[in-house]
Amino acid sequence: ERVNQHPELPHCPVETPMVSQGSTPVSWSVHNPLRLPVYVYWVSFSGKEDKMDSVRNGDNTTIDTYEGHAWRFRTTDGTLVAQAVASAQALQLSPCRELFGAHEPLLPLKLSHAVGALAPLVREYWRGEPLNRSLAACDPWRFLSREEKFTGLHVLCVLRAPHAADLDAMAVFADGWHEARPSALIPLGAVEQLSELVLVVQHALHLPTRGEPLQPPGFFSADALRLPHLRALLELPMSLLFEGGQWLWPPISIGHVWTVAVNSAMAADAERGRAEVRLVTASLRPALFEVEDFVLGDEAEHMRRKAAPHLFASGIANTDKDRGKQLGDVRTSTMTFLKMDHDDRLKALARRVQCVTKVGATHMEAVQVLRYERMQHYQAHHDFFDPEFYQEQPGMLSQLRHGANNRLATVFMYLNNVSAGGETAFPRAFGHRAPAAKDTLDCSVGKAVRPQQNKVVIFYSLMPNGDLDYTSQHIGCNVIDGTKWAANFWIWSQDSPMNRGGPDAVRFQEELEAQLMENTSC
Ligand SMILES: O=C(O)CCC(=O)C(=O)O
Ligand SMILES: [Fe+2]
Repeated sequence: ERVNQHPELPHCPVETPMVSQGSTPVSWSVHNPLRLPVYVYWVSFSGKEDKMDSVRNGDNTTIDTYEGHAWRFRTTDGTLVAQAVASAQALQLSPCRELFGAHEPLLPLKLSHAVGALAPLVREYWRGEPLNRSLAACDPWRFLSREEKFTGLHVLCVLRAPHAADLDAMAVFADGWHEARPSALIPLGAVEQLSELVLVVQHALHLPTRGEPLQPPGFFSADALRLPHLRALLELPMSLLFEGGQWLWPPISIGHVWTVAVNSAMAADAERGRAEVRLVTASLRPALFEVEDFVLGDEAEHMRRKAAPHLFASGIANTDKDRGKQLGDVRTSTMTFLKMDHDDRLKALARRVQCVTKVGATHMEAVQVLRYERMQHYQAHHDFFDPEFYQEQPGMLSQLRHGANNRLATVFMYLNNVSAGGETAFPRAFGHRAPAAKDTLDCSVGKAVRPQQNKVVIFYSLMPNGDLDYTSQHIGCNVIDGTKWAANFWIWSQDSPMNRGGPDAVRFQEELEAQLMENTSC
């Protein structure tokens, strides 16, 4: 019946547009009215599509282009939904009618009956005082932002009826967005397991069903513990649903601080007295945090010393288009990987990374240590791998589980002080929505973080719903004076067999992850 709510929609455009090589710059604000995210492609003069951006359902983006240039918009499964040639006019996407209906989350009959019949009753019942009291006890607002949505994080409050015969319900605050009233009220009566709760929340929020293959969504307590079953969730006033299945720290507002425990009885560095670290929000999109004094004692020196004899010219994973090409000027540093096999200091660091990110240690790659000399750099790039660009590389596609697994977070460590330059810049931070040119080294736009020994930046390459976050584009800026040492700790959304190395390391990572599940590692 939802299809009928929409007026007659235009047909999907399919013809190839006439393009010309104009030179008048045009800045377009594009609104996506669909219930689905769309990808934005620039159509080259030879007719090839180059993916430049994605726009969430209901969201806007800016396209900086030139008059005469052609752009296409496709859903994530490749369906063309609109195309346009740049002119001075604003552009609206024309949704195709087939897109509606098919992507509604389907509720099993049992839930559909219960939710359908009870929803109005629940709204009626949970009005006014009882709702306010329950919400105050839950306090969802500490995880919500007034400034930026965090797509795919939904904060849940259990509304427990005062009498056993009354209706238990759940208030949902959608997409990390601060509202005084919940986005939806859900009757809990028919819900018997977490997978059913996911369906009901998706239905209530009109979220698009996410296609296969994807990770199952994850539920967490307010202190970032994964909730194993519905019973555990119902015992808590508040919980968080991450559609992409992994915990991400919500950035909330610039300067916001999350204080996170990193110590425990088993911590090798306990005696050094570092009980917690502070994640200070530096950007909302991409979600970016600075953490001072994350690296401890002689750990930085240890990594530099251990890496130095093994450095080789840096590489990148070439896309299909660039296969066989030289790396050229893209990434000019030297680097090496350090495996944590039989290395207690690297293990202590890995444990701290797990404590801070709340993602299990089996999701980590081997540490990548980098050294940049004067004028060395890494041009604008993303740390995720867009599966679309690796279609001809079966090894990479299987590592990516065809889109279900990717680099989720980067914990980037500065291992020395740099006299000048060498910042890590995020050109799309602070609302600069247009993607930076792929070969840019311009670090004056957006947010630039200065290297400082023992500091780390943590940023997310995926959104909480698992989508690639194209705003996570970043640059290793030219070192102007001195040498820069740094290290990448890359954390995947699922376990990562990449470079883990050595049976000792594998065992350690598995044990560490088990401790995360039991909340005993930090
Ligand atoms: O060197 C930097 O600041 C950033 C390096 C980087 O982004 C990378 O190695 O992926
Ligand atoms: Fe990077």
